[in-house]
Amino acid sequence: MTGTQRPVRITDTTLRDGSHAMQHEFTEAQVRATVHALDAAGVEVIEVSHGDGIGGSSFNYGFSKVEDITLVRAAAEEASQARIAVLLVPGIGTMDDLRNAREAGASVARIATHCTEADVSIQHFGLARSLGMETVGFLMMSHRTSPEELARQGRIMVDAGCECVYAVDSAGALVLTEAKARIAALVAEVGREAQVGFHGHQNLSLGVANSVLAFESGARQIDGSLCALGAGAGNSPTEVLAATFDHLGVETGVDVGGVLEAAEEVVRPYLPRWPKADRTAIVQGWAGVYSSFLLHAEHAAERYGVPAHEILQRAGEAGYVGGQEDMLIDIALQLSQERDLHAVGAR
Ligand SMILES: CC[C@H](O)CC(=O)C(=O)O
Ligand SMILES: [Mn+2]
Repeated sequence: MTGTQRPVRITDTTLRDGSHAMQHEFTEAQVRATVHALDAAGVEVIEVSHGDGIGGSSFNYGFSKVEDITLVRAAAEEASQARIAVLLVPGIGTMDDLRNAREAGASVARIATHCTEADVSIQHFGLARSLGMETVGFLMMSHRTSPEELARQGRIMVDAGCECVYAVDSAGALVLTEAKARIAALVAEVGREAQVGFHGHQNLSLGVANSVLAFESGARQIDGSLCALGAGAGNSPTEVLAATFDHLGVETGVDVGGVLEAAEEVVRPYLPRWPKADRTAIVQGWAGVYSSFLLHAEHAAERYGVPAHEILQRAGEAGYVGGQEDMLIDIALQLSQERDLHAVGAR
């Protein structure tokens, strides 16, 4: 089994999940400075991609300022010990995107699917392994299925060549025992052949607590972002994870002072806004809405003059998943029509 030999390996996703919060506008200089600081602080895996994975730059998801491949290459040049990971969502990114990322220096492939659709990842794990990459499976929106079903999906990924299966709390909706149960089920199903990981979001401010419980339930890989830079209320902050695991005596190999400095001196100056659990983000956790819908909902809200949190609430009720960003515009339009009808009725 490959993966980490440490009790916990922190994968930093500032330069991938943070891309959502940056509206995919990372510059090469920002990527280089962030990788340099994370690498010096001992972070072993750094993810770099468009927020929706390599190949995500598009009208639907938002265009990247700088091409993925340019950023991956810059990250790989900058890292001395860290490995560069890319995220790929089958159907958004292609097999060629993965080949190009490998050629640019990425050595970890994280293949992401909806939590009940692991079967679409099979050929991508095959390709990643044949390219000599470490493989990670990302089961997104894992609150939307039971621990038992999540474990069955993890089994599909592992049988396809995945070396670590993540329970991904895309909506920041899992509350403590719910996160624990999913990790425990995955460990029971695949733990002899593969590692298990956890990716948290802070919409209900539980990313770090869920990560500690995930570790206690057998997870060995945990995701974080500097300054929490990520979709929704952001991810579990890497610097808080490092300090918390250090406090618990759990070795991560990360220098706490180093990631505190990286957060404060490198990332904070370029933050468009500090990710936080405000009303809109809390509704995402509460209603179980994909975190990356936040800015799409805010833009639709501004355009149609309706509240973003109401758009997200309805997206949660409708059960929309990644790829259905355009439905937020539909909801906004519907809310504005309802408002106009209400105003006419009130006259
Ligand atoms: C595919 C994009 C998405 O942001 C992946 C992820 O980080 C999540 O589902 O939380
Ligand atoms: Mn995420």
